[in-house]
Amino acid sequence: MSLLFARKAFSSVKLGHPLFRSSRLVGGCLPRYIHSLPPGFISDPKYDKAVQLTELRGVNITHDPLLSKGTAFSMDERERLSIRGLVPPRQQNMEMQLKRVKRNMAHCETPLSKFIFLNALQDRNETLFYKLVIDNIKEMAGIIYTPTVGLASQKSHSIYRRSRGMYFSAQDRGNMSAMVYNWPHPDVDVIVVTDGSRILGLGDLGANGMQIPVGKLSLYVAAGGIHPRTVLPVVLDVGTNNQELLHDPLYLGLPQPRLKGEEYYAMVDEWVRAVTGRWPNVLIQFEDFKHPHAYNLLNKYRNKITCFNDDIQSTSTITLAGILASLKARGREQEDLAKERIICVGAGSAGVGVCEGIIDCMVTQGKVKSREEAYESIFMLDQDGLLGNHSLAMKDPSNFHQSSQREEPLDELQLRYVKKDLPDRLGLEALVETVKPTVILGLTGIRGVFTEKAIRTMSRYQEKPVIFPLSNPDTHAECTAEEAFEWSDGRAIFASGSPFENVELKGGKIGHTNQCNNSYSFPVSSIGIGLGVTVSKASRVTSTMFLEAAKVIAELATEDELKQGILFPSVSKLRDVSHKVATRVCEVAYTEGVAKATLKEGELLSDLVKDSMYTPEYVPLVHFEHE
Ligand SMILES: NC(=O)C1=CN([C@@H]2O[C@H](COP(=O)(O)OP(=O)(O)OC[C@H]3O[C@@H](n4cnc5c(N)ncnc54)[C@H](OP(=O)(O)O)[C@@H]3O)[C@@H](O)[C@H]2O)C=CC1
Ligand SMILES: CC(=O)C(=O)O
Ligand SMILES: [Mg+2]
Repeated sequence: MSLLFARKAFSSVKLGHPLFRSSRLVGGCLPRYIHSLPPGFISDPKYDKAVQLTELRGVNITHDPLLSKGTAFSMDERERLSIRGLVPPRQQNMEMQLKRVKRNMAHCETPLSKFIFLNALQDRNETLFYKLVIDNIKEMAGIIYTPTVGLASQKSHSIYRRSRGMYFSAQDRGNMSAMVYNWPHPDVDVIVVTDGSRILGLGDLGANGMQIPVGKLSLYVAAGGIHPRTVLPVVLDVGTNNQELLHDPLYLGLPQPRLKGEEYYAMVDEWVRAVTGRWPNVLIQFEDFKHPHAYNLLNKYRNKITCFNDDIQSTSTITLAGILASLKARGREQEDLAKERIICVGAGSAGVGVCEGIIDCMVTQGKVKSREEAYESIFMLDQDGLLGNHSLAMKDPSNFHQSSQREEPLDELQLRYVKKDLPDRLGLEALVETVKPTVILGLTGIRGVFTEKAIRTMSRYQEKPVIFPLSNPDTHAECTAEEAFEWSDGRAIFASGSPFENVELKGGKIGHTNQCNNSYSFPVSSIGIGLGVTVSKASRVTSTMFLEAAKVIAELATEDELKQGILFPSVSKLRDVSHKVATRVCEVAYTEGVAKATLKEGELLSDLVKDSMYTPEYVPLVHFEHE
């Protein structure tokens, strides 16, 4: 298929090329001539590889985490860039630097102290930080991302050292289109933005939520190969309703209640206009926005700008992939998805997002007569129990507050899951007995929601019950891995949002755990999608991209792995998998006509993705001056 082919759009521009002496440099914005090179990089035959251009010298280089090499600057660079004497005399390579970093990190006794240590490294030398993270991804991801990032978010105002990313607060209204120019890097490809209203399963953490965009984007770089110079973590500080934070003098966000209604949406809108005004092609990932803002914002912007909601859409991709892979693990056909009986506990953004993705897949498989029929396979609960007739009655606001623990009546999307023929408000245990589910999903943020009785009952009816407690961090998972395996007599197919160790079962067997998380699982879903969207310069993120990504991911585990209950490929394949998902997403972008990157005959699309992926290595630094 010709769409699979592309050729490098631009030939290499050499240092000294007239374009680099043109007035276009005066604004500090280096043009990106070569598809596969990040901004500010050019290829130069003298070095036989890419070199990085910089206007800076001396401490402005050694103190810049994106340029600094610590002790690894060559003698030649020290001379040319006025670094001589500013770093210790002995030049050391990255391998030696990694030895020192690992030895120092081994002295950190708690996950939080490791988090702070890694943060400091990232703030000194991003190349070394990413090398460490990529080479030790399993251990490091659990620190820079969930579960430790949850604790770091709760304590963010206490452990604050140096800021990363940008904060836009309610006080900045009217100034945002100017503020975006305070960001020092001219090219931004991906923004992860949160309003801090529902951070993992930890609730409203206000401006402390910044750790989530920072952590997610670090994984984008490490696992997805997006260049660190082109990512921007953002908090929209609309206030917080977290009383503890409001009363803590160390809290760093606006000490005021959250904006509501039109004021809230107007502020988000001003921010969207500001960032897309400066970076028209930027991909915006909405993250950890509480229901109903999450869906409202997605619906408002999905057809206007390049954006998606991670909790709604990528969670759906990875969970669908896990369920499809589990079908194979249970000796069934993936096309039989519509025969599954799925209980989803949690009817918020993530729960509904995941289930809509499952329904999309059932419909495309063509085994249901209508979308309505597909909904019959899914049973959704919220705090009140099964979404039943009472949910419909609550559309009338006068019925609402007496009869529900919910803050607001169900919306149109949630109402699609209402089961009129089952007893109203059925609790989980009774529902399991009634529908005998094959799969149970937890997206509530509440530990203990998957009770022993519910899991034991499910396991009576299923040889291999599929149990996915997906809430984060691990302390908020609906049950632990030990519980799932114990209550299912070791037969569970288990996946959780945060990592759990494998469980030793009776008879020396191992209960394999899987991590099913929108950003970090093997493989990654949002990251592969983000990479594909960025490389193809897609103007929209389409639902087909999420569905196709799920299908790619579901095919990756081997037969042998599936037999053992391993649903996703091994950690060592992480970047390969991001590459595969991104390539498929690029194909979808071209097929659906939303890709804007210029393609020519002659090069495989997969090569284009591979060439675009950042690898942390020190490249020669070359000084240039404006004319
Ligand atoms: N693994 C992954 O990749 C991801 C995991 N998640 C996790 O999903 C969780 C929910 O996120 P999100 O949907 O955005 O949050 P929301 O706040 O939008 O929704 C939470 C839902 O859980 C329900 N709920 C709360 N307590 C209970 C209970 N005891 N029994 C049944 N239902 C309950 C709520 O019901 P009610 O409306 O009645 O209050 C609501 O429907 C978070 O913990 C998050 O970490 C989210 C995204 C990705
Ligand atoms: C994983 C994730 O995005 C969440 O828990 O919100
Ligand atoms: Mg999230």
